[in-house]
Amino acid sequence: MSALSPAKKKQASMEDFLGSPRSAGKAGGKPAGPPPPPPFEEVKGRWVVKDFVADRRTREVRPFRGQVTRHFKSDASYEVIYEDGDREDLDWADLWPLLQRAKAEGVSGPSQAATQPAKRRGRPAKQQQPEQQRQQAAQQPPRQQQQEQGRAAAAAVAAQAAGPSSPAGKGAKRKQEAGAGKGATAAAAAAAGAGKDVGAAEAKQKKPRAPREPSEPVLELPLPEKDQEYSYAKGKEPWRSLPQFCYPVHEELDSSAAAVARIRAAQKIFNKHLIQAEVDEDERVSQRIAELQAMGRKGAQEKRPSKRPDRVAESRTKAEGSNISGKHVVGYLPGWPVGSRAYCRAELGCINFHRPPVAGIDFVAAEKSGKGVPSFATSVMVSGWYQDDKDDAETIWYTGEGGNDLLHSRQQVADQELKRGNKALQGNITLGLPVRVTRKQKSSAYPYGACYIFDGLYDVIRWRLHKGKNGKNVFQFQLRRRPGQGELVSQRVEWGAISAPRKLVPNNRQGVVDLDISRGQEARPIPAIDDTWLTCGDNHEPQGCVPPCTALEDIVDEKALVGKTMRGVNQERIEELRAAGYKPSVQYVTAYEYKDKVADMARSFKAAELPAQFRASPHEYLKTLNHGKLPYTANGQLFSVRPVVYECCPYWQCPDGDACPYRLTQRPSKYRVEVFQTGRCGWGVRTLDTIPQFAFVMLYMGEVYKREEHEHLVSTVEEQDTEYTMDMWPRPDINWDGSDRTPEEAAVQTQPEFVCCGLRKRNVAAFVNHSCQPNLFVQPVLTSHHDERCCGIALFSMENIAPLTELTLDYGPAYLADWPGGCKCSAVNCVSKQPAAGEAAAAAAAGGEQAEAAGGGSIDKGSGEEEEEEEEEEGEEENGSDDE
Ligand SMILES: C[S@@+](CC[C@H](N)C(=O)[O-])C[C@H]1O[C@@H](n2cnc3c(N)ncnc32)[C@H](O)[C@@H]1O
Repeated sequence: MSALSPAKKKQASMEDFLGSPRSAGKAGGKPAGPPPPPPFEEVKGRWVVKDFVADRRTREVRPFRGQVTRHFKSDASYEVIYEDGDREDLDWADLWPLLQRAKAEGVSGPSQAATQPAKRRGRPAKQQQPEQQRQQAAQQPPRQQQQEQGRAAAAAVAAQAAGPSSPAGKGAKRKQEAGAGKGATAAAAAAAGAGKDVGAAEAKQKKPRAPREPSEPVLELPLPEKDQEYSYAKGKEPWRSLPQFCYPVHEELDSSAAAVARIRAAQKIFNKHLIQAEVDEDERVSQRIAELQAMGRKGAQEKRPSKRPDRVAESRTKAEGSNISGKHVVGYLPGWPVGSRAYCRAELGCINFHRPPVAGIDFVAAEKSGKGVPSFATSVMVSGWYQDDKDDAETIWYTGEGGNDLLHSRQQVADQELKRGNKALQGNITLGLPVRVTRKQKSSAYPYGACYIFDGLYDVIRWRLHKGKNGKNVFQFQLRRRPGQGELVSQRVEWGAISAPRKLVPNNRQGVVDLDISRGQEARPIPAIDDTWLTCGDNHEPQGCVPPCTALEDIVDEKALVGKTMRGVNQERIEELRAAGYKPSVQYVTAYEYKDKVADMARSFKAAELPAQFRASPHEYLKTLNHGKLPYTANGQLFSVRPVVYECCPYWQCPDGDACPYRLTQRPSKYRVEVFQTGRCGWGVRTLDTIPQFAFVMLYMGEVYKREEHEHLVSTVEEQDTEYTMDMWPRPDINWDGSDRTPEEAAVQTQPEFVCCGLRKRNVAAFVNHSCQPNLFVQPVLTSHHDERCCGIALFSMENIAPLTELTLDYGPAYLADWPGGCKCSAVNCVSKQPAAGEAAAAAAAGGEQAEAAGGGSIDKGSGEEEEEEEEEEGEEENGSDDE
């Protein structure tokens, strides 16, 4: 097993040899200039490159012990035949580093074979004489025949394992016979073929391949006994002693910054495509309805949007190479800790976590798992659809795949067979390999109706053939969660629903210091919670800063309220905080006040005017203002960050009125938040709801000043603190297409004219802390006037955010420089955790290696070709999946 990720290693070694990046060769298809004669070594009359070559099918780097047999001039590719009989055409770009290495080692001399012209790729290694072919056919069973025999052998063992009286045993036995029969037929056909015109047979065979190893494994390990528990001591699992096993097993989570960033980047791009795909689908449907109506048909009733924009998003993500590609990952997916969530199956496919779009079991087929290694599963989805599943959280009786009428009754309507995923899960028992378990939670409150939560690694410890509730035979696998993986997140999944459970409603919780810091001024109360003392006990030092906008004195004075509406308020705690020196709060600004203030400042601006030609269709005008695109989807999501968003103006008499989807930030946000003690950076803000990517979360509010006035203000106040100030101008760092501006382009924008200051008056947004891996971003918006000098400041979500996650922004380097203790965010890539420049270079090199070793695949924009190949293979695996 290689410690390095094969694909990466290949790339690294090529760069070493070529002295120029691989991409240079790729850009033009091949390295410039005519290929020099290959300096192969002559061995027994054949030319051999005695070096390493990457096998693009398995993506492994392995010693090249084969022969270069042919040179295809048309595309300068080379046919190589490995020692084990595998055949491959290598591009010149792939062969070039090998030649360089060979040359360096003093091997020289042109290959006669390699200079022979050939008409097209994919020919057999050597033109065999008919007689030779006949002999070979008689001696060596053809591939199909081998497969049949292999299947028959596996079925025989399965039959043995299942017991002769069991239906699976019978089925397997039948299969064995059939397989043997087919095998015999194939052998007979081969023998018969020997006597026929071989030339004709050759002509028929479109793409003859060099003989390969049988695709079914030669089973070296006994199949697991039915109903017997298998557990292996750590370090003694059978897979470790199988030299053929060629997958790295991630038994520890790689939570390095690079790994986390790689996953997040892929997820974000997928979600961006998802939003666009939904809009495209809606548009397509409206157009179709219009067409149908024009034809006199009731289009509206006939056409519904497809429910699979997620699949579109997945293919778009893959098409642009932004997904995580590579081999199956066994064990933890690097950068995806227990408790991680996705809101679409396709999202899990894009990060190489669980690939099949439908099937509940993701597995490595026997052909790919290494010679002699049975197929095995990497990930299973517990969706609650199989009526025979029994989920006790830490242990699960997981029903295998097949025989379920998943699309209609969801009943088990047929017996299951020992094949595909079912066989693979048996392989896990044999090999002692864990599977990733993901539970699906359904709720209309989730952005796309469901949430997939990774609950950790489970060992497959037992299998049985079970008569299910419907009287059908089902394979069942007992999964046991590995210890030490923390809390089982999906048990707390009630938090994932949009309405928080009772225990999260403030007056049922401990640690509440204020029920509503906005004093009823917001559409939803904003509680303040200090529950650090629950976990830290006496060691917790109360923070010396002002609690969030809270008039603590009000609470204490408003004794009439305590015990009534404020039943849950921890009175003792409030006294304690007061004793610890909390100061009275600042004033809270409401959206209403804020808008008034902005309107005051904007009095000199003209209210947004709707040109006469757009009176009937204000949204067409909005499109032009927003550079040809409406600002939000019908679901209230931004397409991507923009310099500024023009919203539909409240004075425009828009036909949609207050419900207009393009007046998003003019209404209260849909998501509930609370202020809480972070224990690291004072108070912070967290969400109680699932927030989808690019959703409006809150406005940043405060007093609006002209910049010079504000400078004067901060110079006069005691606390010279600029941390609550936001510039009210369009984002200087973003282009209209969402791409980043270069620093030079950004510098063109001079100084902001207006700022929003939360020093004396603020809303909850002022408690949003900084993070080096933020989940919110600032989106300037224009609503009642269209003067870009004084934009409103809206905060939008950068990604899907799970309930109880802290909401954070990137304050920018200027702020970070001033903090005495440095940044205390917990992000894996936090600037405070970054090593000094010299160390950074070394760490980067090591990080690269780590990422390779992680084997979690790579976001590789240049890997389309390899990915395609992988996809094809996946396609083969998934065909016929009827699961979930
Ligand atoms: C806008 S306030 C955020 C609310 C603040 N935590 C509080 O308790 O009032 C910004 C201040 O919070 C603190 N802060 C925010 N993020 C931080 C971080 N990542 N590391 C250290 N301090 C942080 C700094 O003191 C900063 O000046």
